[in-house]
Amino acid sequence: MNQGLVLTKKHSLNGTIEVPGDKSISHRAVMFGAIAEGKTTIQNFLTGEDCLSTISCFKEMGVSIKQEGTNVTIEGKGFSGLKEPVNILNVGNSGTTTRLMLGILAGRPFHACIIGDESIAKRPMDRVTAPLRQMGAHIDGRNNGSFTPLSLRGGNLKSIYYKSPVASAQVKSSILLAGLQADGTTTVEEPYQSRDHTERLLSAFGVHVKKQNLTVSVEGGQTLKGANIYVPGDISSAAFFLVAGAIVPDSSIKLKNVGINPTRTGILDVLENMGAEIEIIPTLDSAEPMADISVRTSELKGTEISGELIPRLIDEIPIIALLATQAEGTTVIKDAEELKVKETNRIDTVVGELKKLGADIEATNDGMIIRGKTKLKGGTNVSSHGDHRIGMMLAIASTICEEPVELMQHEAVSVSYPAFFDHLNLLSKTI
Ligand SMILES: O=C(O)C1=C[C@@H](OP(=O)(O)O)[C@@H](O)[C@H](O)C1
Ligand SMILES: C=C(OP(=O)(O)O)C(=O)O
Repeated sequence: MNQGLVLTKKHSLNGTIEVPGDKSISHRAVMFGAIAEGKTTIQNFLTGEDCLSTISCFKEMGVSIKQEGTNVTIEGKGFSGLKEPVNILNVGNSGTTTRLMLGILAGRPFHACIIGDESIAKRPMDRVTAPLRQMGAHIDGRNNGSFTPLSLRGGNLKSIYYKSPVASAQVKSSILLAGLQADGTTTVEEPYQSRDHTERLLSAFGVHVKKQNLTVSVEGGQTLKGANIYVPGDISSAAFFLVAGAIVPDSSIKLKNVGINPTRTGILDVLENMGAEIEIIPTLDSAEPMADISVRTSELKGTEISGELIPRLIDEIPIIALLATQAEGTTVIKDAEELKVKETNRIDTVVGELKKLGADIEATNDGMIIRGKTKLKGGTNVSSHGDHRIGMMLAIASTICEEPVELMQHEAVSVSYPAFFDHLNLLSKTI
């Protein structure tokens, strides 16, 4: 087993950083470029492992993709340019790659096999394989197609009206991508609004997308046209330093060009509700809005997080739990069962690891309850359990622990934020 990383208390965090490109948008820009006709360029692409998995899967299907650092060029030849892969498509740790790619493959007239890592093998795929089968895709796999490894042969698809039981952008996107290859109009209805990057980016690729309240529809047979995409900074990555700036004494941090798509800004609402001193200055506006966001050390109070707010901050709940340990009073997080089917069961991993550091936190069926404000003691080992967001949350937690913390499986952060520890060091050195 690899050695743990020993992390110590920081007396302040100061400076300006630019967090890497948004993971959700980077995945989609590559996939849509691969199925579009003509050239697509991507700037500020996230070079995290998950997005590299997306590139490698589409290269396996014969798409010409050139990646040089954060610049990517794709020569798309439309849906029909995808070729039957000779090798198994390996999605690594990425749920987004698996589910969105399934939607694309559902309408391709060839066979493909999909595998991923140990964590992917535990994540439910029936939420997309069931509706894709309804549309006409032939899918098999472990436990009747509920888990990887999956094997699939695309079919002649028919459109559906799908009422999704979960507010999931991966489910919505998968069905819409299949819908583009189906006869007629495909509609997805969701219980709450999930992130809308697919809708925005499909429009940037020239597709007509119809949105009405909680439904999104596409007409089959539309062609995507190559586009030039600038990927904003990932608010889910920024969240770690927004919380760090609020809880570490004598801190002031500025994060440049962060994506502030309203379907993703739940973390900003929570910081404001809890009393954090943040400033949001809008910058450029491309297919997605962006802003420079500043935060300083703040007096915080507990809050309740539930309902339609949950999909707007689902990936930020681990770091919000840490924030809540430093707020006066009780924070209740509910309606967040989806946390159980992420890279780890994030209710269990957040509660278990933060308890080890001295937090007053308890798991519930659909979330957690955190009582603050507690001094975190540290002086122990913790583990990311191979989950990037748990690893980064624990690294930020170590900055306020009295005693050093040894973080096991720290390399998981490379899934979404390879420069995370460099940025943390940079902020702790700047005066
Ligand atoms: O569509 C996307 O890019 C994502 C959607 C969310 O998952 P669900 O769709 O499963 O909620 C999120 O947790 C994941 O990190 C990325
Ligand atoms: C859940 C996540 O990603 P994915 O579903 O793509 O693995 C995440 O990044 O927190």
